[in-house]
Amino acid sequence: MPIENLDLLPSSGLTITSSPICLSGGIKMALVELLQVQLTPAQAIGLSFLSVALYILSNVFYNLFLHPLRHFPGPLLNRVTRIPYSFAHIRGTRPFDMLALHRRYGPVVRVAPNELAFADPRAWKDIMGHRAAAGASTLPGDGSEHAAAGQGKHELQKEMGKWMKFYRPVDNIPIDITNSGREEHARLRRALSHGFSDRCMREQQPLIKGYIDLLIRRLREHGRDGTVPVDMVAWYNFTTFDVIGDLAFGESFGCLENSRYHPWVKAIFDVARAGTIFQCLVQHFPPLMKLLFWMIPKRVFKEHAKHNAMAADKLKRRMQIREQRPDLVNGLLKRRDEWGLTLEQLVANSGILVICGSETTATLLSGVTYLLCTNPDALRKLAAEIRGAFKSEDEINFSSVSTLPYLLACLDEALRMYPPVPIGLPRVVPEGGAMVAGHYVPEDTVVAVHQWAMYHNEEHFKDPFKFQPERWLGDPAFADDHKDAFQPFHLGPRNCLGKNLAYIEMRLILSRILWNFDLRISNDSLNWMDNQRIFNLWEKGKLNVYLTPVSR
Ligand code: HEM
Repeated sequence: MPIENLDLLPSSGLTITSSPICLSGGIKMALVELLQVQLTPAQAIGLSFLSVALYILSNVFYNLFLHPLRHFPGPLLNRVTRIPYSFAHIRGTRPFDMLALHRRYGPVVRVAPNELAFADPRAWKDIMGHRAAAGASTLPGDGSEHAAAGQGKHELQKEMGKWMKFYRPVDNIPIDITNSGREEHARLRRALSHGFSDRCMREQQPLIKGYIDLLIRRLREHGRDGTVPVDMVAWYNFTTFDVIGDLAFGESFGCLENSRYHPWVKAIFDVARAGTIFQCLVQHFPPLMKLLFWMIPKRVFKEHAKHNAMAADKLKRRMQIREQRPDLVNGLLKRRDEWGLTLEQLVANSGILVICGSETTATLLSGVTYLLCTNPDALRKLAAEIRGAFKSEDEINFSSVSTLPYLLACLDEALRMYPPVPIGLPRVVPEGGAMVAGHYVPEDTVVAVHQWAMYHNEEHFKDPFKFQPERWLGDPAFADDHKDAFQPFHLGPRNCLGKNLAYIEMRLILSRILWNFDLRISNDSLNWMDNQRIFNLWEKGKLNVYLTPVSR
């Protein structure tokens, strides 16, 4: 096959000129001369392989020796290609792998050619915060001169944006508060914040209490006086989905009523695992995305459309309600006309409220239940605190549960050991670069703090694998813990909007359960927390617990 010049190379799969290292003119000329010959098919194939190898080698060389992140430590393979990091995500082991990497390479690890992971408490503020000026956490002589040099020219105060290849890997994911750009996010957040205000939450109290009453009734029925174990993961999910469903769509999913998952809820769990694959493919092999879409059976899309239609119907019914309802979408509905919000946008935002506000809270409740059952001293102490604080069950309400210190310490310790958002949520360094935990990081670098890895790091927490609520109660044994490393709800402009609601729900539900029942874990759940995988969400098995009604 005659090859006349290098312009043909891209079409034959060769992309030498687009590689990070452009070939010098001399080499290029030599290659042109070399290629002025008739090639046999075998030679053409050989040449193609050679070109691909050259491309790969040039990338490897660039990533290792010329890339702006070349000075940061990390495993050789991760510094060369994103494949091992993506693979860990698809395998569901990324948070655990991250702990091993931080132990080996220190608080900053280059986990992919263009990505850094931080296990330094200062990184929280620098990455997630209302953008601290470059050098906010800077140490003398640590490279801050890079930032200082750029400070005049660039706007170093800019917030770090979310990395959209992670948050919105495919275009047909609707835009909502979690994946919107800066301006739209600010508008949505302002409108939604109202529903999370103290006043609104007080007004939501009867609605939330109604679902917890139903939960307790159902647990009594299904637990049969402590003779039959019940799967607490499912019951916590039923409760939190029903509560948030009502607050976000105006009606519950009926999970508690029917003692089973609603199909819409089940679909959320089904897509979580697929989500990791999409995220990795779009980050690494965009063409494969098309192939993947093509392989998805038609019925999956039909099912998806059915769920969307059902959510839209729910919301339409909510919109018919004339009187003010103290729920989470009220703020958005009020601004609907002013901002020209479509029904699709409203459904997307209600949907994301359900996802953010249900699985997370249910995960933590499952985690704390397991940790208490496997730490009998802590369970006894907490049960004593709750049962000693009230004369009757009616006294358990929003404000009374907020006065129980051991309850809060148990929840915080569970958030540390079993954070509902265990993975690092990636941000992108803005134009001009930024200082992160004392390091100058160039623009366009992807940066993240991985919660599970941070909280299990001995550098920050003593005995990180032990459940020790006392560490949150001023016990001197834990005086050296770095409490500022602990940010389960993140911080800054995109932190969790539902933090207060989450604490209220978790306190109320756990108090009511321990008021009513003595807990004993079933033998088949003794290792429940071990060997779980994480596909964006924790993939939890059944947590079977015997619930014996407390005799008074
Ligand atoms: C233990 C329970 C919870 C945990 C650990 C948690 C954690 C988080 C985290 C880490 C984020 C930041 C996500 C990001 O950076 O992309 C977040 C965002 C958010 N959470 Fe929660 N969350 C919990 C419960 C709730 C509840 C009950 C709600 C109520 C609906 C809620 C609503 C939201 C919303 C709306 C956002 C997006 C905020 C924004 O982008 O401005 N969360 N949550």
